Amino acid sequence: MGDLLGVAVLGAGHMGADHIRRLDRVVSGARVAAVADPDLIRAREAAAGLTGVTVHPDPIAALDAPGVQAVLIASPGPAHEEALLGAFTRGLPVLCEKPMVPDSTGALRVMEAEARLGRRLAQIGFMRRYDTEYRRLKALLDGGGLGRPLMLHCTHRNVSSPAGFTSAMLINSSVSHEIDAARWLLGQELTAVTVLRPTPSAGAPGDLLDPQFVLFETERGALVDVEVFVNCGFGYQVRCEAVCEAGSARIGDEHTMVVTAGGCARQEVAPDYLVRFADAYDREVQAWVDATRRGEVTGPGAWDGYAASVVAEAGVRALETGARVAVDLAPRPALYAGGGH
Ligand SMILES: NC(=O)C1=CN([C@@H]2O[C@H](COP(=O)(O)OP(=O)(O)OC[C@H]3O[C@@H](n4cnc5c(N)ncnc54)[C@H](O)[C@@H]3O)[C@@H](O)[C@H]2O)C=CC1
Ligand SMILES: O=C1[C@@H](O)[C@H](O)[C@@H](O)[C@H](O)[C@H]1O
Repeated sequence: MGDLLGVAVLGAGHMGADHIRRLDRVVSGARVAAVADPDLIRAREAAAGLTGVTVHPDPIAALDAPGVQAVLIASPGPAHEEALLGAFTRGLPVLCEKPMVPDSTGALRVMEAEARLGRRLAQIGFMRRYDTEYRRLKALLDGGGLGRPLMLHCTHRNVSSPAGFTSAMLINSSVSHEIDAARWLLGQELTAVTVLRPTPSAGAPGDLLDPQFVLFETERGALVDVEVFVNCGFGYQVRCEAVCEAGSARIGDEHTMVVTAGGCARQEVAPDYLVRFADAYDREVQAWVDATRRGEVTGPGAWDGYAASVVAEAGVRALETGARVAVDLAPRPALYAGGGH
C-alpha cells in the first residue's frame, strides 16, 4: 500500500463512485485513502469493501486524512473552489471534474492561487482529450493534411437531464466539454458566442430551454457550432465533424456494435457518458496517477478550466440576452505560457 498514491475522493455520487471503482480496480499505482460526501450513507456505500479508507462528511477533513497524497474532486461544481483551494494550501495534486469552477470569478481565483504557488497542481476532468476518436481527430488536424480547419460541427445529446438541471447548465455543464475540445482541437481560444434556441422539446422538463444551438467564433476565424439536447430521449450521442480547406473528418459514429437480424441492421447507441467515455475516463485517471507520481501535471490544467468557465459564462449571457457576447479572458499567467490549449 505504501507505494500506491493515496487519493481522497470528494463526492461519492455518479462520477465519484465510478472514479472510486476505477482507482480501486482499473488503474494501477493508486488507492483510495479517503472518501468524503455530506451524504455519509452514500460515502460509506462507495467505500464498501475497500481497505485502509476513511469516510468523512466534511470534504476538507478528508484532505487531512491519513495517507492522502492527492485529491480527486467529484462534488457538484459550486463546491469545487473550496476543495481546490484546500488542496493547493496543502500542496496536494488534484484531478477536478469539470467545470473547474462554474463562475468565472471563482475560476480566476483558483487559477491565480495556483499561479501564486508557482507550480501546477490541478488537472481538470476534460476526458474527451483521452478518447481514442478525439485523439485521432486531433492528430489528423495537427498533421495538417486536411489543411486549415474552417468549422467544427458538434452534436451533444443526452437521454435525459438529472433533477435540478437548468437552462444555463446546458452550456456550463454539457457544452463545457465542446468548449474545451474545440480549444484543444483547434489550438485557439474562443472569442465570441451566440446562442439560438428552437421552441423547447415536449420532452424538456418544466421550463428548461432544451435543445439549444450554440455558435462560437475563434481567434483565427474558425466557427464551432454545437447542438446540445439533453432530453433527447433516444441515446447518448457525441459527434464532431471538422471541416477543413482540403477535406473533412467526423468522429462519434463508431464506438458501437451493428447487429443484423431479421432482415434489418440495428446499431447500438450508448445510453450515457459512463458507457460512451468509459475508456477515456480510464485513460484520463491512469495518466493523472502516472504524472502525479512523477510530480508532473500533463493534462488540461487551471488555465483550460478558467478559459472554459469564461466562455461558458459568456454563453449563458448570450442565452439570456439573445445577443452575441464577446469572451474576455484575463492575461495568461507565465505558469501556463506555452502550455497549448
Ligand atoms: N466528465 C464527465 O463526463 C462528467 C462530469 N461530471 C461532473 O462531476 C461532478 C459530480 O457530478 P455527479 O457525480 O454527476 O453528481 P452527483 O449529484 O451524482 O454526485 C455529487 C455528490 O457530491 C456530494 N456533495 C455535495 N456537496 C459536496 C461537497 N461539498 N463535498 C463533497 N461532496 C459533496 C453529493 O452529496 C453527491 O453525493 C460535477 O462537477 C459534474 O459536472 C458529471 C457527469 C459526467
Ligand atoms: O459532463 C457531463 C455531464 O455533467 C453533463 O450534464 C452531460 O451533458 C455530459 O454529457 C457529461 O459528459
